Amino acid sequence: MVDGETKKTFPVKAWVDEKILAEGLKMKPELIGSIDNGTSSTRFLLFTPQGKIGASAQVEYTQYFPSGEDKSGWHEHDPVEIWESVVTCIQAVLKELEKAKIKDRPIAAIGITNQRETTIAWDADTGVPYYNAIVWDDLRTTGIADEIAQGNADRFRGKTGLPLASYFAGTKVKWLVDNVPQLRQDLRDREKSSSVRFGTVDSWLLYQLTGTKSRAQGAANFNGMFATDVSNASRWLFLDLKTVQWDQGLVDAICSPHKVPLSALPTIMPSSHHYGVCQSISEIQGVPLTAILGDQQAALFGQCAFDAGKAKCTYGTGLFLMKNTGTRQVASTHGMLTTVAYQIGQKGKVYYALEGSVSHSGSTIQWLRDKLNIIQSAPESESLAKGTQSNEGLYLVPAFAGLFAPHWRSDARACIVGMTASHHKGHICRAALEAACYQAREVFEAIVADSPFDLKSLSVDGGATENRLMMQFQSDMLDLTVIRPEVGETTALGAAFAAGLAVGVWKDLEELNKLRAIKEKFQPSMDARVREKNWQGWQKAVSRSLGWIDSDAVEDTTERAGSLAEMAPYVALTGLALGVGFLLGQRNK
Ligand SMILES: Nc1ncnc2c1ncn2[C@@H]1O[C@H](COP(=O)(O)OP(=O)(O)O)[C@@H](O)[C@H]1O
Ligand SMILES: O=P(O)(O)OC[C@H](O)CO
Repeated sequence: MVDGETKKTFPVKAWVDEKILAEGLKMKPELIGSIDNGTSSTRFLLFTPQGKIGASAQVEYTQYFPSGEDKSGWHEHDPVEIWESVVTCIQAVLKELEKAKIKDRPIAAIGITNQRETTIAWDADTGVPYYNAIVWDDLRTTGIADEIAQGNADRFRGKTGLPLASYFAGTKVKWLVDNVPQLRQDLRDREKSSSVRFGTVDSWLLYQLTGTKSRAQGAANFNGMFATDVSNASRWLFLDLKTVQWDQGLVDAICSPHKVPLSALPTIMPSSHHYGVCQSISEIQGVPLTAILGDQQAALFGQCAFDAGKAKCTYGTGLFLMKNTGTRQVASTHGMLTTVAYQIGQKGKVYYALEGSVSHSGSTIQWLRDKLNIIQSAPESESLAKGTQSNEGLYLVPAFAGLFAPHWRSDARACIVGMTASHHKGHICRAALEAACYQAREVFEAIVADSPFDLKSLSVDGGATENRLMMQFQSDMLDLTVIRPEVGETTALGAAFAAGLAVGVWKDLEELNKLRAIKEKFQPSMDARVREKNWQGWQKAVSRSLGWIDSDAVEDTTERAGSLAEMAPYVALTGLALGVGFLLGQRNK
């Protein structure tokens, strides 16, 4: 589908826990499904009414990194492959149910949770995408964001809660219309324009799941529903956070000179809501789809952080620390995003959150595995790091796609600094794991500065929290207790919670709170002086990564960085990029 890249085939990992299923179904004969499309893989899980995982399937899909210097930092997914990965996982789980002799497929409802901001354009007449999905961390729209910013990246922050950055879906819409002739032509055609659809992955999957016709290739459906939820809608730069509706003025300002009608954007619904029923996969035909949540908001929900003051940090491909601010929108002056957390039902209030988004966390470990080949698997990063006493002065700043929050510096690039001849791959692994923890501390401090709270512990989740060395270091660097929940698949659990609420599997949030169980706690044990020394070292390392890309290579970056200077603690440091620059925007699995 893309120059120099071919579709890969990945094994499906599926399992069933017959004991958990039997126990769960004895108490209540209902299961709740969760479709979780992350950046690296897709999962389908079935939860029991006790909030435990009864069955699961997971499959990776191809990461496309188009080649060529002019495409540096591009990252795409094939929307049809994403859809196929969902079908594969659902069918694999249902086979597992059959093996466990569970009859009648007692699935009460299904929720969808997704990588946010990743943008797809498709033709509703055919169900066929105009172009590949542009992934959230793709850098191609940096110039577009800078141009719209006109030297003020916070131009739309008051209305949208977001800075102008390539990260958000709106800039990707503009790029698609600029660069895909058929899409541009269809938008201009009075009759045809009503068939153009822009959506994040949730909308694409909803459309596919509720579509009634199958195309010849068996992958694309059409006539499906076209909707999204409030949490995903808040990631476009098109949403007015107050009204929680699309704002044509914002769409026009970002897509100019093109005209993108609001009919090309999905209808915004509550997160927990009766969206429709599954049509296109025979095994789950008729099952209601009753939740959509962006994956980070789903993790917040799955951690039962329902109220103002509750927070969580998810360590997946990226890293996202989010604090629920209740029904109040808190404006950030420290590089955080103001975003919608969730809405339960039409009558439910809209909850907001402050979020610190970091582009590389688990993906740095993937890079060690796939590009440096110094580990065979992600867990090996822990055993190798354990072979070292400390980082011994070595730091890795994973600015592969610039630095997201709190810096928002597209001119930064990854570097390893402080190397001596005695360092070995164990130190590099340690530095990669520690980098996620330092970045979590950066965004934690920024959130506290925006919205002070007395947090005694931080709830964590995501694939990389399996790494105990990393979680201990996180606790040490934050000087806080770090808590891992019993159900590690917190994102999927959050979507299942929201779906189950809509069909009465669970009565209310209080009932969900009772299901929460803790697996492990990490207590801080680092000497305060060592903590401070590490922190100083990290800040120095970050200063080395800044300004690596020359201003003529990233349009207007200097101006934009200047306007963001107050928000970022390190921007005052000079951009003496003395470190080793890794111009690697890539991160194959
Ligand atoms: N033991 C581990 N140590 C460090 N990183 C890990 C470990 N296990 C998984 N990871 C990382 O976690 C990420 C996968 O987490 P996941 O929550 O599934 O991500 P996503 O939802 O973004 O697809 C991968 O980037 C992987 O490198
Ligand atoms: O795939 P994840 O879990 O790293 O999440 C991606 C985020 O939703 C991007 O905003």
